[in-house]
Amino acid sequence: MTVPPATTTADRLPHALDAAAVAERLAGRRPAVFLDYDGVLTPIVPRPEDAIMTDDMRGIVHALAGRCPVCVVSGRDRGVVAELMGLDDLIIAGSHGFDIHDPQRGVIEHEASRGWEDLVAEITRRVTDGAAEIEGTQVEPKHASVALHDRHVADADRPRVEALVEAVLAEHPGQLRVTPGKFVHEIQPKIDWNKGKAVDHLIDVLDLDHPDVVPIYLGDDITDEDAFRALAARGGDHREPGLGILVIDPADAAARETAATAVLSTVDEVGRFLDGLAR
Ligand SMILES: O=P(O)(O)OC[C@H]1O[C@H](O[C@H]2O[C@H](CO)[C@@H](O)[C@H](O)[C@H]2O)[C@H](O)[C@@H](O)[C@@H]1O
Repeated sequence: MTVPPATTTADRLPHALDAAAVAERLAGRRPAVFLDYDGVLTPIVPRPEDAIMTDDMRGIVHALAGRCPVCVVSGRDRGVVAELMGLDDLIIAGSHGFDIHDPQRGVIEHEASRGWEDLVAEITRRVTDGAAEIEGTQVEPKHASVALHDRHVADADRPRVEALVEAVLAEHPGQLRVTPGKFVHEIQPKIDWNKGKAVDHLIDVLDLDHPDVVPIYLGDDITDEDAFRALAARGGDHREPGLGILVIDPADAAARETAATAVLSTVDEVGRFLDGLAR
């Protein structure tokens, strides 16, 4: 039986910029860095299309990628995240890890790469039609899911959004799941694949499973917990686990149960942490 990694609330975790545990784990080892996008490399903003990475962060990520493996693991479509980052030479696992591409190797196939395309096309049409009736919604079609944003929906209309999501699920019994997010209902095929599985797969494909490599994952969302758990589970048999770094506002930390190892509070702190790794 696999024992799930221990979790704690984020307010009990050390800060990654001054955590001895983080520095000790990295001493004499090579990092391999996995980065979530929204809320980590850019602050959360009202409109998804406005989450453009700053020149400073672009420079830091570019410099880091010159020193160690860097992969972006995002809920966004990989083309969209590459454009928002202004970088086209990174490995990106887009659409919550379903769509993995390496500029050198091309598309990286995995056990959940295919088989759901017709279902996603159908629910994307259905959600787009349904959302057209609800003011303030925004539909984001993606490679392996459809995101229904409701940040700008009036409270009185929120039950209509919930009802649309429920209706779509009911039309495809047992075939779909809703992935949690910030003011977004992300409807995906119900397949056992997630950001954690994508990170494990990348560690194998990129040949990073070595004692002198420390995989580090930075994320903020509930979906990033799959990656934190995957890295925590890599420990054992004389092997150190990877490092999960949760980016969270300290005001929210006591309420967040997490499998991460340390925290950062802001996107600026993410920049400082990555800049430190890049030197
Ligand atoms: O896995 P990530 O790279 O963190 O992507 C998660 C979702 O991020 C985006 O939506 C969220 O950020 C937007 C911009 O700050 C914000 O307006 C929205 O309310 C948030 O839900 C993106 O649009 C989604 O597709 C991603 O799944």
